[in-house]
Amino acid sequence: MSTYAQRLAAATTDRGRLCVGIDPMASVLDAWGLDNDVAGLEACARGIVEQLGGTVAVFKPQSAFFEAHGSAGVAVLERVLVDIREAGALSILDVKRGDIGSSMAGYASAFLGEGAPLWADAITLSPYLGVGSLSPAIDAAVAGGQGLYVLARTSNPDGATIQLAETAEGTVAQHVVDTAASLNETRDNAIGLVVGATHADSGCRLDAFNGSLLVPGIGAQGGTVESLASIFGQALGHVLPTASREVIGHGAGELTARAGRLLAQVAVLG
Ligand SMILES: O=C(O)c1cc(=O)[nH]c(=O)n1[C@@H]1O[C@H](COP(=O)(O)O)[C@@H](O)[C@H]1O
Repeated sequence: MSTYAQRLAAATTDRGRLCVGIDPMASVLDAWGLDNDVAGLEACARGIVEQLGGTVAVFKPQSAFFEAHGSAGVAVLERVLVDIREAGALSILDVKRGDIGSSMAGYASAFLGEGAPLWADAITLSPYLGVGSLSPAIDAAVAGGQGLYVLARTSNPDGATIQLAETAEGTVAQHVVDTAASLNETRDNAIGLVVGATHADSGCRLDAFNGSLLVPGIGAQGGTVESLASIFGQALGHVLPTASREVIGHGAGELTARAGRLLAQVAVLG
């Protein structure tokens, strides 16, 4: 069985280091000339994978915009995750779950382990009930060859109050970074971190981090691919930039050109 880190390395070497976010919100559907209903959701989300599934390494469906349509929307999400797999790309399901251990085990069975109804190559997690509370998901991900992305320093301006709060050992975000790095030593580097591209200084020491860094905030939130080298320094090699509205928010006709432009920019990073 391959690990997530191995599949990610193979996919990004082959196709370039870009993750396209699938956030089929009302404004995106509107730009595509689609109604904000389940049929529109399906046409947009599956259309993105149909057009880009053979060239982009990773897709990140945002669960919120599927859940917004109830069970029919979640059924579309299940289908999209299968489409991504069949296209030979990787999926990061953006669900940002985090709860006490017993509930975390429930979430793990939804997303992690072969046969999970919403199986994805990786999922996003929130550590604010304590990194230790994520153990059931970490164990399930490692056992299933899947990955996790734990929020460290998010792209939104409100995150700083909590994430940069000082503890006896440094900031909360640094605690998340260091704990994930230490867990990774015996867990196939399955644990990645989310660090936004919107802060000139992330406030985190990432040089020794050994997993993948999912970097949102490019495009619609003001971050740029050009700024990644100065934000991430020596950790740049671990960065997986992700953009959603920048790529998918301007209609189906713009998709390929916009993804191609970002891929070309990312390629310059080396
Ligand atoms: O985990 C994420 O992907 C995430 C973390 C973060 O700090 N900021 C952030 O924007 N995201 C997600 O990344 C996507 C950003 O979308 P765009 O701003 O359209 O590229 C959304 O689905 C957000 O939920």
